[in-house]
Amino acid sequence: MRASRIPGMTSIDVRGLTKRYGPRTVVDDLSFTVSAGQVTGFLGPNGAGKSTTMRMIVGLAAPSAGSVTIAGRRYRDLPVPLTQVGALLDAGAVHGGRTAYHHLLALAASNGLPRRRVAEVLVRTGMEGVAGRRAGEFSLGMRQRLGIAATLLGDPRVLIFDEPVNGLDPEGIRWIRDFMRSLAREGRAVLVSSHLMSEMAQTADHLVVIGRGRLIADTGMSEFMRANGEGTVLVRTADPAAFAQRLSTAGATVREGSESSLVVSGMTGEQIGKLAAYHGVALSELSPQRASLEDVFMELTSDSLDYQGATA
Ligand SMILES: Nc1ncnc2c1ncn2[C@@H]1O[C@H](COP(=O)(O)OP(=O)(O)OP(=O)(O)O)[C@@H](O)[C@H]1O
Repeated sequence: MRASRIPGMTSIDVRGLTKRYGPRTVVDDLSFTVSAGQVTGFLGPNGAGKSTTMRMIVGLAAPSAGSVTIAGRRYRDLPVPLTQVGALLDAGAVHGGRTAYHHLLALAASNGLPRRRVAEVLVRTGMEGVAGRRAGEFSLGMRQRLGIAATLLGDPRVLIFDEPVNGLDPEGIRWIRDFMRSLAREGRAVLVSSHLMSEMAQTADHLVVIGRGRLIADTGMSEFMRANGEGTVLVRTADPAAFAQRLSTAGATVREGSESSLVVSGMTGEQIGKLAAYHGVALSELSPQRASLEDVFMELTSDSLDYQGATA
């Protein structure tokens, strides 16, 4: 018993979780929590053990050691699991010959969920118009939506998505990103995996980074940004030399970017904007450079990539 843990606040609790396949330890003493009302990004290079961890959370693989609980209970002790946790682990796993409606209806029926939920989740995911079409005819984006609709059938407080934007076009990516944010706003806990930092930067509130099955970072997104991604801000203005002088005087480090832009570090975009306003300088661009986050992630996980290369 942990007296400090407030019931309902921590939705997934992973403790010392370990998975061995023969001599290989693919998840190694992993501990982290996933909180309600947040999108938690689960990041790691390919093969880091994200899918295996997610499979253990929902009881599809047995831990070699350690434990996972959802709202304080092990998955197998949940009376109607779909009402507690929805998981999209493999979007391809849809019966192609069934219509979207019948796919969802079969799932609802086999889990003892009311029929009306089918119509509700179809509306929620914007799929009413295609409910009568066979899933086999769907684009990847629509199959993903159908998979997400299925996770919502039991109206669970905890949602788990494994690489949901993989292979989607920008519109599909944006839809999923917005959808996850809206689920978190409703107070649900959302755990979403990715091997790309850039996908998380705009989606996640919290980050859990793993490599070689081990925890590398467990941190708030903004904290992570401040510590690692502070990087640079790209600035464009009619007289870059004069503004560069102002920036340097204010304590920033400035270098010349492409096409007469300025690459500024040591000041936030907001501070630069205020400085420009103070001196009456018009800026035509002021953009924080997030690319460095991807670099930080690569740097963080480079050991695990080396390991992968060596064993491949
Ligand atoms: N059933 C299994 N038997 C043996 N090894 C397995 C099994 N399932 C996964 N692995 C191995 O465990 C490691 C972690 O795989 P996992 O799929 O969890 O990683 P991941 O981080 O989700 O990566 P990806 O994004 O590529 O799926 C991989 O090296 C994989 O080959």
